Amino acid sequence: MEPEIRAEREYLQACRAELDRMRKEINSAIETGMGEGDAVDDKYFNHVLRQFRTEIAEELADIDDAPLFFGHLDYPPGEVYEAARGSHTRSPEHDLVYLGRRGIRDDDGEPLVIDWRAPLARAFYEADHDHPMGVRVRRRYGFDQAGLLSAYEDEPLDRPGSSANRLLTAEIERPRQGPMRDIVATIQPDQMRLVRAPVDRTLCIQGAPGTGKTAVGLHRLAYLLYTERVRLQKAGGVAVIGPNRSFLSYIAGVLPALGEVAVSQATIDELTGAGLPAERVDDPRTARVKGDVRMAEVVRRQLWARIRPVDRTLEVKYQHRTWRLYPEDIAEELAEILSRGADYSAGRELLAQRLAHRILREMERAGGTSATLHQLRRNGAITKLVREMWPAVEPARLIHDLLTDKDCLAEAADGVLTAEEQEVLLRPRPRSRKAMTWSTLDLALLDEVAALVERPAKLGHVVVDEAQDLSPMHLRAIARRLAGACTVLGDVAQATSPSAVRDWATVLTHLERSTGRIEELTHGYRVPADVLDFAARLLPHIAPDLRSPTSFRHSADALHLTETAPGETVATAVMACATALKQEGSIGLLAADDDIPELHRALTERGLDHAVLGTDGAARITLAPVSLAKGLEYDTVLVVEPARIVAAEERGLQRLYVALTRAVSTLHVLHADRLPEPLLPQTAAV
Ligand SMILES: Nc1ncnc2c1ncn2[C@@H]1O[C@H](COP(=O)(O)OP(=O)(O)OP(=O)(O)O)[C@@H](O)[C@H]1O
Repeated sequence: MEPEIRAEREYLQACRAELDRMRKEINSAIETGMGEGDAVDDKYFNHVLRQFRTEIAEELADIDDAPLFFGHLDYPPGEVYEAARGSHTRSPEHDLVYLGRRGIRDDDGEPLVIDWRAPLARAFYEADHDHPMGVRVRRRYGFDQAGLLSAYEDEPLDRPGSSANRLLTAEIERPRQGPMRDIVATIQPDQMRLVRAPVDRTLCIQGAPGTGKTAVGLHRLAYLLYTERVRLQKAGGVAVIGPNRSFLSYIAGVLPALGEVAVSQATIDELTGAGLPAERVDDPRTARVKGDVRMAEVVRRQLWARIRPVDRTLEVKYQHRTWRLYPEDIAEELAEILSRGADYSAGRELLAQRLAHRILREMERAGGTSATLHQLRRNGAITKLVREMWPAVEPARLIHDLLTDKDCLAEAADGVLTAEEQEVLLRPRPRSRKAMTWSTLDLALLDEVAALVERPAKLGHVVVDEAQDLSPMHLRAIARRLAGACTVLGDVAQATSPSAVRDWATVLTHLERSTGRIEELTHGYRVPADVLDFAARLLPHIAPDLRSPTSFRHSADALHLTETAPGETVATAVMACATALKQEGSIGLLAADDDIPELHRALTERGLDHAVLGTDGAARITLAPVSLAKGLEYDTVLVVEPARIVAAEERGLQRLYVALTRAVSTLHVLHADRLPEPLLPQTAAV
């Protein structure tokens, strides 16, 4: 074995031993309660200390499989450390800075590995021949299948020479299997600039498929937690919002691998739906109206219309006397509260409070009383009157009435929606309210009501992925939870939802972050160039303003178009899956949602183990309905009958663009039906 490799492996061993020591120390401090005080006053301090230690223990867990460092920077001696110690990193020849997913220190607090997010790590990502940033050599390590350090590659930065990128290319081009992994070892400068943007800057990142938007968003969260952890936690923590559960489970491992365990992940429907599932699909006309921002006004009116003045006298009995408030007094209190613009539930509470206060004043004026405001606030007559005037609201009931009761909708939407728009919103009343099914846009309406009743909890920073599909009403649901900035990721060419906002400036306006920056990533790391060029034939039809993306990957033989005899496509697809199994990597079989059952049967009959996306289970072959495929990738992708994918929905070409851009190594397009027109002109040339 090359002595240099041996030395690096030994250093890796030493780092692992120190990591074990750090883990043992923290676990024993938790067990013994080291440093905790006994006094009652110490309770809070002890709690915080324990919480802090538990977090560190969690961060240090779970990294046994990942290499502890992925590269180092070689500086002249004395450039980084104050004095040479004769150690591996500080010697008379050089100062070495090792970079890893987490920082590791030895017993004396000496840094052995620097966290990739630390200021010292910047040069690893940004230094080049023109700006070496004091670095003489950048080294990258390669690891074999078993995770053993097996190679390294040096890139001298202090003198002209070719820039080495064999290991970098190998890492980017490695076949994919399983869920998404972190990219700390290979983040590119244009991506890193976005990862490290200041915490209070809202970013909206437009990027072609595979340009690393999701990766950038997740690494940005990890970076922000490193630099601003306390501030973000105090502001409510951080969250990732994605389109569906399949996507969230695909990305679920990335942040924990970077030591970040306290990040919540939710689908947009989980955020808005309070546990109700989105089982219904709105037709495009309905969706366009329901997702429109004017619905916020309709819902607001519908809610506040429930508040009605009463034309009766309030009579409060207290210690054998009756105290009265007349309708005009009550109306005065109501008007005062309404003019303050309080939340619905706060206003309700305030009404009870003010009525009680007024009665109390009457009592005092009549010669004093032993009654208290608190007692009167709970008086049965006051509570009953408030319930009548300012009824408690159940969002699901309110939206149920709005969408199924013509008069109710007409009253709330008068002057806001046209008669035709109201018409498309209405649907037949279900047998019972419980039988009502909800669409993703219905859930956004529910959230709008819930937020008018009571403001939702805030979040310190939110990453919103696949944001090109969100309607204004969805964006409002996110906006009202934002305590700080957010990172919005998406690609307008992949927008399939009829209610989506079509441009990023408007997205930022709905998020109430109109000063946010719109950035673009154009360099693709997933899809081979030939495949990307093929898919880009759709761009003039789906997003004419977007530039065609370029690809980092130029693998030969990446694109296969196969025309089958009518009725033979399914069998051909199954055969292609069996062939693909002979090679490394994951396989995604993508088809129109309606075609999934037939493919499932055919794969089962052939005895090919597979998982159906959207249900539990994992296998090398994933059978994926195209409606769930956004954001995912497979090493080999088979797209079955593009024309059927296009025909299945209004924005079918966009859906097809998503399907064609999931492949990392190879794309097979299988069809008996004629290919959709926009894909045709160059077909012969492929
Ligand atoms: N700098 C990088 N080094 C290595 N791999 C990278 C890099 N950037 C992106 N990738 C990889 O490229 C693939 C695509 O990245 P990602 O899913 O983040 O792209 P995306 O822009 O969100 O794509 P889509 O629009 O399809 O959702 C992932 O496997 C990711 O790990």
